[in-house]
Amino acid sequence: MADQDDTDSARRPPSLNDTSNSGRRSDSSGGPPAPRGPGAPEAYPANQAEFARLIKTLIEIQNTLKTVNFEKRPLQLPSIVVIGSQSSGKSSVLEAIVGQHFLPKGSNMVTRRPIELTLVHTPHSTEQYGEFPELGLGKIHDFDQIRKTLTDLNLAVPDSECVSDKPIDLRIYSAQVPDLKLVDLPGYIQIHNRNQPAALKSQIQQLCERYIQAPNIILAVCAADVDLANSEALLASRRADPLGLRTLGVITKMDTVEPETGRGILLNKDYPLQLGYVGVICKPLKQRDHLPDKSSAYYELHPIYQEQPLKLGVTTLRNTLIAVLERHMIVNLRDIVDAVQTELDETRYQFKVHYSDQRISAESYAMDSLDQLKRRFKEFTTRFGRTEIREEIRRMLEERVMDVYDGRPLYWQRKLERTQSLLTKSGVGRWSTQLIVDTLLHNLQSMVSAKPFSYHEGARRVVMQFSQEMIRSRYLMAVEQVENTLKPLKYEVDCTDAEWQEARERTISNLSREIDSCGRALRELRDQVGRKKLNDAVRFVKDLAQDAANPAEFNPHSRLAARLRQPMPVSVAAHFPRLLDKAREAIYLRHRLLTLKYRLAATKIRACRTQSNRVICPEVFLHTLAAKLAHNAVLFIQVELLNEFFFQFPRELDNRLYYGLNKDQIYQFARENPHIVHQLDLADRKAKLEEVMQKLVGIVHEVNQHQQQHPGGASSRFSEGYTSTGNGSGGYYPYPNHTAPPPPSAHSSQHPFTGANDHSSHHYHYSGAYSSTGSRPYPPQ
Ligand SMILES: Nc1nc2c(ncn2[C@@H]2O[C@H](COP(=O)(O)OP(=O)(O)OP(=O)(O)O)[C@@H](O)[C@H]2O)c(=O)[nH]1
Repeated sequence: MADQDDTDSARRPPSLNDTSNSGRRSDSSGGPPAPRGPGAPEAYPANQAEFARLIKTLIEIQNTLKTVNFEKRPLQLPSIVVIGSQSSGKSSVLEAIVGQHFLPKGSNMVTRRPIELTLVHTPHSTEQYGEFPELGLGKIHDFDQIRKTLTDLNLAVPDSECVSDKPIDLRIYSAQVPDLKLVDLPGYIQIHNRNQPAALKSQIQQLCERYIQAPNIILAVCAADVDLANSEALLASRRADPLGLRTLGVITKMDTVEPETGRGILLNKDYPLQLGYVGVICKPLKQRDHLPDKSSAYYELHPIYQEQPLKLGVTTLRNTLIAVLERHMIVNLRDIVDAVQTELDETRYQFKVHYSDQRISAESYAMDSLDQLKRRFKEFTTRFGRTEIREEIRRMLEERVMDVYDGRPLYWQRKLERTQSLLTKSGVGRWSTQLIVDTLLHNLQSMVSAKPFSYHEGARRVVMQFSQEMIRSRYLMAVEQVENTLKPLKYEVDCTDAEWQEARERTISNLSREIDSCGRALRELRDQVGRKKLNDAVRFVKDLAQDAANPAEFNPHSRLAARLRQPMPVSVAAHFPRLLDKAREAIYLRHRLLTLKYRLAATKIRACRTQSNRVICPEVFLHTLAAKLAHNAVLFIQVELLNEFFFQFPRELDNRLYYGLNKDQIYQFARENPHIVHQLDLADRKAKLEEVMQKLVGIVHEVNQHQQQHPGGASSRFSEGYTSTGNGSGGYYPYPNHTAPPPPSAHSSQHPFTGANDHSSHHYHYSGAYSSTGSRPYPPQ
């Protein structure tokens, strides 16, 4: 069709003027305008640029308000709703306005859902494309593809239902389109066929009726070859808009009637509409070639159309629409400002009351959360210094020394002798490093388990994962270094008297602590089982063990044999297997206690005060060794592992959880915290309303300026055509004739009419309504 249009415009006489009562220059083809190349002039004349800008801003405002759930008093910027009988030419008119073919055509009720079409004028771009925001298909440059998608969406409504009131949201971006919102609706049907539901006719009527309510502007499409008296579109529009203030008649197929008839219809005598009728021809060129009059300049060639200032052509239609829309918006501007101001004040109030005006965004929340974690980490690193790490390792090694007293008296002595190698054999570097790594990870885990990270499971996983990765990359090196540093201690351990003394005290305290805990465990066991029962069971286990140790010497006359022949004590038999376990535990504890006490006594003797008697008090020697191992290990663990980790962790945290995330991911992150969601929503709402208010201030300023430059008279485009009806909703000009407010500043939140500054944080006492102390721009209505 683009080609056809090119041909069309090529055929057009150079002096071609659209005829219209506004006298504006326009095309006369009636068909879609030809696409322009890069750098081509804008789609409309310069004197419309300010209107276009205004509408664009208002549409932006409307879209913003939609996203903030502006419920209290929805800002309804009017859409242009196209209604008409089936095949009256609705789709063709819409396509002509857009300048592209993209609507489904066919005889089988192809428009089954309302198509809400937003045209976005993009003056500085040569790109033309459509988008279905709800489908997430991205930019679609091929308009055939758009048509196909629309067809699919429409035909997805089953034949049995025929129509659905779920709208299709389509946006078209182009330098060739004005900023408009249009709605294509299923055509009125006269008679329904057998496959259609009986209620279809009224269903379509109801659907259309919903869309043609105020403030929408009705484009009542009637074919020139059908008597206007039978026009469903005019009937419906008359019901919704009895005065015809927001109904524009569009007479399609002007080529199919005699010029005399066409002129008669456009003169608008029989069914007058305030906004009048525009005649168009939207027939595809191929079909137009078969007309008696093959010229695209159809109207021009019929002098009859020149006689009266009639509205003809698609450009005239577009311009008329823009002017109507704009007037309507300006008339309602004051209401819009009021509604936004009220919402904004309330939102600010809520934000102050609930969140003390604390600014927040997803980004700031994410940053704060990371900062909290970093602070906690910093605290931990100061707590986890050299002394603490050394102590950790030393304690672990000392526990190993204590493990030697495993309760088997026959073995402990031998074990103790081998303990030096137990502490110094290779692997001690690994244990020590692993111990520190485990402690570190354990602490990290509890840091990220605290609020606010407790709300962010994914982020928690990321932190633990990258921490482990960072540790893993340095772990082997650290282990190796620690092993190397411990090697000399396998052969020679020198210690001073002071070190010996300190180790001896530590041994005494460790043994005492161990004795305490062992004694406590034994007492608990006794309390649990009962002294007598435990003693019986212990005796039984001992006998059994003795016998099992010497099976060959089993003597049928032995004490055990005699015992086994006797009935088992009732107290033992009742809970046999579990009781035996307890008895074994008791035996172990008793032996351990005995050994520990014995070793404590040995350590305390005078001979153990000096290291010359290492042999009789090996525990003290092992404690000095543990201290030395810990001392050497800590240096390398710190240098090889911790210093680097402590330095990198906060940076890695920022990289992974802030800079590495896109806006949406940060937003998702913040919304994982249920306590933040409401605050974020409110802050977002406030920011958007402030942005809207700022735009409104700009618009009102422009309008007032315009009014000052063109005071009152008929030349004022802003007041054109409006007389006071006093109801404030479309019948009177709303702007008080006062001096224009100062130009909007970027941070201004002045009320555009009163010029009152924002004192929202302290300007009213909330009681569900404004106080009357001057902050509210108008008295309540
Ligand atoms: N001669 C002539 N035919 C036209 C004109 N405009 C549209 N048509 C033809 O009329 C038929 C119906 O046009 P559409 O634009 O599909 O009408 P519609 O009202 O959208 O139809 P439905 O969606 O089915 O209700 C098509 O074959 C068009 O080519 C015109 O100005 N002149």
